[in-house]
Amino acid sequence: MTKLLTKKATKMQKPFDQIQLHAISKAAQAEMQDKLDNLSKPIKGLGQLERLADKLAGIQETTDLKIDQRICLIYCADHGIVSEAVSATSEPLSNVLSANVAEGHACVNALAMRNRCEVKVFDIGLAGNYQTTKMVDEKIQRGTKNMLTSDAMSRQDAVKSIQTGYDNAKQAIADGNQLLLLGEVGLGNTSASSAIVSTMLALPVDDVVDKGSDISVKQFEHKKQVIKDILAARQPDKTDPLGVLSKVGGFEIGATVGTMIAGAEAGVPVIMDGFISDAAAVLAKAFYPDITDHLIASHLSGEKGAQRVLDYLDLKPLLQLGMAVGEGSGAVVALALIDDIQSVLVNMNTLQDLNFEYEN
Ligand SMILES: O=C(O)c1ccc[n+]([C@@H]2O[C@H](COP(=O)([O-])O)[C@@H](O)[C@H]2O)c1
Ligand SMILES: Cc1cc2nc[nH]c2cc1C
Repeated sequence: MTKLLTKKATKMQKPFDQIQLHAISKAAQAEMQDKLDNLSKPIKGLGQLERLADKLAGIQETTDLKIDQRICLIYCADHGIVSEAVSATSEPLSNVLSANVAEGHACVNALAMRNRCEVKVFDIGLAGNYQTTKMVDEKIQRGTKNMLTSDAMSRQDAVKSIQTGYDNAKQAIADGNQLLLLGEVGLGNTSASSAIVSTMLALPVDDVVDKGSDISVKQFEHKKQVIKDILAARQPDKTDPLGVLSKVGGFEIGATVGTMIAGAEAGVPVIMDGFISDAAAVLAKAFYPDITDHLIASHLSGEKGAQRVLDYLDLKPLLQLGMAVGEGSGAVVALALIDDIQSVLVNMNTLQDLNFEYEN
């Protein structure tokens, strides 16, 4: 496996930009648009589904899309900040939710069953133990530290989290997967994601933060203040994305960044999920400005800051359902649209088949 980073390089501000991203094929994109325009439907009639096909063709360098083998990589970790009462529980209990995903009984599993998607679950930093052998143990630490009082993690552990996500994605690609979907479980991670987004996009906390795993109005006001206090205490520097991850991030967010890098290096499309994917993409873009060419935004998360982030990333979400589950659930739902456009490409007649010609 490629070692992304030496120990010395952890001191650098942008240590991950030595990898070459796979080139996007403009020729395959143009060919895909021709192919779509020649089908027996109004030109551009399938709207954003056609843009999706163009993007997939550019990434995969072919109009013969490869989408049969798909996997959702779900990174699970805890956040010390939950002790400040910003989440559904003030205990780091993500192990309970993660084990449910690993055992196959969570929201993402129900959706993955219907959308033919493998689910693989990783403990990247859960605080507690779990009662299942179905989770891959890659625990870096037992949760992040409370970022109100100290950095969430060391720079070395931030690197480790990115490297772990990168290695898992490389393995998934070596196993033959043609689409990588992102998912996570991590109580407290909408606070971490809000802190990252607010820092990297220089946005006021109030424009970004939302209720996450559904907290009361009173708790929501408190959460906003906690995130403001974190940013004042940690002073994350947007020109140092690794520092931002280590000061106010999470292990699952780092692993998500690493998976994005590996997919973009290999020419394998990466399907993002919700607000935590969005925050990870902002960090990944700081390392690789062109990485968004390889990312598909499955949906617009219900979290307030999501639209601002997708605008910043210049990504258009396929769906807007107000979903805020996490786990990769939105990414898996969007597979249905990828299957739809593939069916169109494979099963439709062309205009020539009908001897139909446009007059203008
Ligand atoms: O994906 C999203 O946009 C999303 C929005 C709100 C909540 N979540 C999930 O809920 C958890 C984070 O919420 P919270 O309130 O603990 O920060 C975490 O496990 C996420 O998977 C996920
Ligand atoms: C019940 C529950 C399920 C989840 N799945 C992902 N994050 C979650 C957060 C909560 C609170």
